[in-house]
Amino acid sequence: MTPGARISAAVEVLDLILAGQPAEQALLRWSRASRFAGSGDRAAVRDLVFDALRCRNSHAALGGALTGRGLMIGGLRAAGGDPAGLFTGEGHAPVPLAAGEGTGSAGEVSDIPDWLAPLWNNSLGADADAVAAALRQRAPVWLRVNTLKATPAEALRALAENGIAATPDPRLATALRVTENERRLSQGRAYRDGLVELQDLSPQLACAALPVAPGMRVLDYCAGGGGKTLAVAARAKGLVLVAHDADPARMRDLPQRAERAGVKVRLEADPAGRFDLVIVDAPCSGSGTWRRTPDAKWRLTEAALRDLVALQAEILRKAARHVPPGRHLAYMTCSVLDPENDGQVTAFLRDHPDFRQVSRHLWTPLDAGDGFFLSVLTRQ
Ligand SMILES: C[S@@+](CC[C@H](N)C(=O)[O-])C[C@H]1O[C@@H](n2cnc3c(N)ncnc32)[C@H](O)[C@@H]1O
Repeated sequence: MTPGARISAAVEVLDLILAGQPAEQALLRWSRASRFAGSGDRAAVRDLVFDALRCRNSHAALGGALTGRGLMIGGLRAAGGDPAGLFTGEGHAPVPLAAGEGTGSAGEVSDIPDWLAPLWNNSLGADADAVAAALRQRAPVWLRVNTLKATPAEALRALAENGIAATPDPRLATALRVTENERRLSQGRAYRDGLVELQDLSPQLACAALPVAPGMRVLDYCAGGGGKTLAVAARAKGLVLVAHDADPARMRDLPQRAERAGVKVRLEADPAGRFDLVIVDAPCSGSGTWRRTPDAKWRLTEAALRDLVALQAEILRKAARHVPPGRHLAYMTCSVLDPENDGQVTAFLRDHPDFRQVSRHLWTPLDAGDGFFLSVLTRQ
């Protein structure tokens, strides 16, 4: 596909998304209908679409319309290019610009939804603008070295066999930032043999901060694909790991992932008993990860956020029953919004006076990874 044809494809996909289709679904639909597109084309169209969604409001303002075409015109202008060079109407390129089309200005336009702006500013304080700006950029790819199978040096050597370059983070030697050839990951030995897992830096830092000791019984109450279960598994020997999720289908890949990582995990639909550590990686707005899922930023509504906060409170209440005195409850979200984080913890502590917070941390994209919140509570 020519660069112009890729722009036309992105326009088509963006129009589907603006009409309400989730981004992944719209991309899949385009892909299925476009057998002529090679893997490089698919990746390029995906990048164009996601770049546009990260900057939806400002690019629409620059491009003069909140349409796929307006977003593409605005994106090209934001990058310092001249859209007329690609909007030629030749081959499969979009039709040329009409007189006066795409001459708008982004001025002070924000890429945080209007309804959310006050809450965003309250939650992030002095960092609010910088974090909003960071969400306009692509997210880096991070790997976690599975120390059950490899040292960071061994993992780096295995990655290099496929030309994948990565650098350890100064805060956590087992967190590797991929700097070259990330798209080759799934083909390589390092990933296939479980030497590394795909995991963002912030959840890695959060899991490294959990109170874990050999032989402990750990319940991952919202286990999903098991990212946190596997990260905790690598922290100490002889752990008894139990994974639960209200939607067991979300844990479908966990047995295979655990086997690849060399970890034993018991999946339980109805966990019973008490644990030394209960992890609640709660369903949330995902506002800390909007660089990766930018359409979620525009789909979130005030009502949906309220429902999520209520669900998180209910999950915390249920999970707390599995924590005996002297043991820990770790509450996590990949959100930077206060009602899902400190607000949630404050409400929990008000209703559960036998718990107290022992540590708390909010990471934002300014720390290099995604936005992520951790509060470690203990029962007295
Ligand atoms: C943020 S995701 C978990 C991601 C996972 N821990 C990981 O690292 O891959 C939240 C999970 O909570 C689950 N969930 C939603 N409601 C729940 C509930 N009432 N009890 C337990 N899990 C629930 C969802 O199905 C979803 O898999």
